[in-house]
Amino acid sequence: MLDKLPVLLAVSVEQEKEALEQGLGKQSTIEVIVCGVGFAAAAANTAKQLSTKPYRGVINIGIAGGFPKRAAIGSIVAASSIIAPEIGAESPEGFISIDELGFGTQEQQARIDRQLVGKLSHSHHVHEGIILSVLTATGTEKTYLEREKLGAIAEAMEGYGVAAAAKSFNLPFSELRTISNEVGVRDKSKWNFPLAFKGIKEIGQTIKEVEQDEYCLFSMSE
Ligand SMILES: O=C(O)c1cccc(C(=O)CC[C@H]2O[C@@H](n3cnc4c(=O)[nH]cnc43)[C@H](O)[C@@H]2O)c1
Repeated sequence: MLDKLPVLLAVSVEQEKEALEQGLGKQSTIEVIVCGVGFAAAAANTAKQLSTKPYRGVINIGIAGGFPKRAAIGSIVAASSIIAPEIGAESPEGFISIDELGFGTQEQQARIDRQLVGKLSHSHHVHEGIILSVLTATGTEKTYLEREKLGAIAEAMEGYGVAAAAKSFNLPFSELRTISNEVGVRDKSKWNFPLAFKGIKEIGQTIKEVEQDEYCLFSMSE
C-alpha cells in the first residue's frame, strides 16, 4: 500500500497545540504547527511549512467566537467557506470589497469532511457555515451589527491566511473550531477557555479515529 502523505493541522497558539496533541496521541500521518495569531502570520507560517515536503491537505483548528443563536459556547463549527470582511476599501458610498476592486477575493472555499463531522456530531453540536476571518476581533455593538448581517456562524482570525497558503500549494483546506465566546461587546469574563480547549482535544481524538479508519479527511462536501 502507498504511504499516506501527512495532513498539516495549523493552530494559532501553543495551548491549542497542547490540547490537540492530547487528543491525537501518537499519529505519524498528522503534523501540528503553531502558525501564530492573525491571518498574515498564519499564511506565512503555513506556507513555510508546506514548502518543506508534500502534504495531503491543511486543517485550521482553534477557538472562535460564535454568533449568538447560531453557534453556542462549547459547540463546534466547520467552515463551508471563509470570508475576510475587512479586505477592501472604504468610500463615501460604503465598503468596496477586494472582489469589486478587482484585486482578488475576500472568500476562500473550505471542505467539510462528512466522516469527521459525522463522528464529532455524536458528542457535540456541530454547525456548518461561513466563518469570518477578521483582523480585529469584534468588541463593540457597532461592529457586531455590521458583521452579524454577513450571515456567518463564527469569527476567528487565521482561516483566510491558512486557506490562502493551502491554495497556493493546490491543497484542500478545512477549518474546524470550538466556540469559546459569543461574538459581541467584549467581556472576557464570559469566555469559556476550558470548555473550548476540551473541544479541541476531542477534535484531535476524532481526527485520529478517522485517520485510523483509512478515511482521507478531505472528502468533498456534496
Ligand atoms: O482579549 C481579547 O479581547 C481577545 C479577543 C480575541 C481573541 C483573543 C484571544 O486571546 C484568542 C486569540 C485566538 O482566538 C481566536 N478567537 C477566539 N474568539 C474570537 C473572537 O471572538 N473573534 C476573533 N477571534 C477569536 C482567534 O482566531 C485567535 O487565534 C483575545
